[in-house]
Amino acid sequence: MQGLDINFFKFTIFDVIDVLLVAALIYQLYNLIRGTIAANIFIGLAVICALYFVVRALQMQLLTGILGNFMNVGIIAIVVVFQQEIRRFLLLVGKNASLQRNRAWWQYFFGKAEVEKNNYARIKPIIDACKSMKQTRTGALIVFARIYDEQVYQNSCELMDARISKRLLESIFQKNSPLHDGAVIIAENRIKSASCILPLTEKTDLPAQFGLRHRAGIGITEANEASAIIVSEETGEISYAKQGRVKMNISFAELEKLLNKDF
Ligand SMILES: Nc1ncnc2c1ncn2[C@@H]1O[C@H](COP(=O)(O)OP(=O)(O)OP(=O)(O)O)[C@@H](O)[C@H]1O
Repeated sequence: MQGLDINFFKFTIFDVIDVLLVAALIYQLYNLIRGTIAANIFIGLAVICALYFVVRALQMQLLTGILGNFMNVGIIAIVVVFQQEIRRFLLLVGKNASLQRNRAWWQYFFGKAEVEKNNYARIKPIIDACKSMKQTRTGALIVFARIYDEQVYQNSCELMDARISKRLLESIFQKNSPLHDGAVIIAENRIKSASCILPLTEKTDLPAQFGLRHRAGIGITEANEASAIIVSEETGEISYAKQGRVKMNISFAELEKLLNKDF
């Protein structure tokens, strides 16, 4: 009987870097698909993959053969099954690279305080609109998409591409407006579209008062790089959703902090 192949355990620094990079990649991918059905498929594939490496190291020929064949077609299966997620991942990598570059340059030339001041000017109309909608009990759903993926947002939406302003946001969500039903999508510092029908979360542990607006706000952040402000028509409460989780009844100071980070 052959013993364990100890060459298997010989690591160089490059192997460590290799493993760390793969782990970071897998983590990013998992973040993108967390909360979606694709997450379960991903976990299933990861288990089979890990099992394959274990049986191969232990030289279990039969299982290695079966799982090996599965792995050979696995890469094609992954591309087919995760088509949408791979697309979003590549969009995110490209977008992040340019965003980081811009931020770094701005901070280098104008300093952190100036960047924060600029950011506040961007956020202010949104916060002012929320304050006013809270007072008038106007229901609203505003989504901040880090990447405006046309495949996700364009189908059900009314295209706008407008400058963000308090009065425009208020007009959109005003009850008599033809665009008030659905969500507004903000991306690249513009109101990209309005009246968007979003996917609803399937979570069962949400507060009883959460209806379709809250479910849509949470749903869009589960599978997309997005966050959402939900203004309740019933109570005027402001909630904030991100990565499928929701903070209820937040203050405007808190909202400002969250937007500063996410928008
Ligand atoms: N899939 C969807 N995507 C975007 N918006 C939606 C969606 N479904 C419903 N809405 C919006 O939610 C509104 C209905 O809200 P509903 O009363 O069910 O929600 P809620 O979470 O209880 O919020 P509220 O506290 O404001 O009543 C609709 O008029 C529409 O504007």
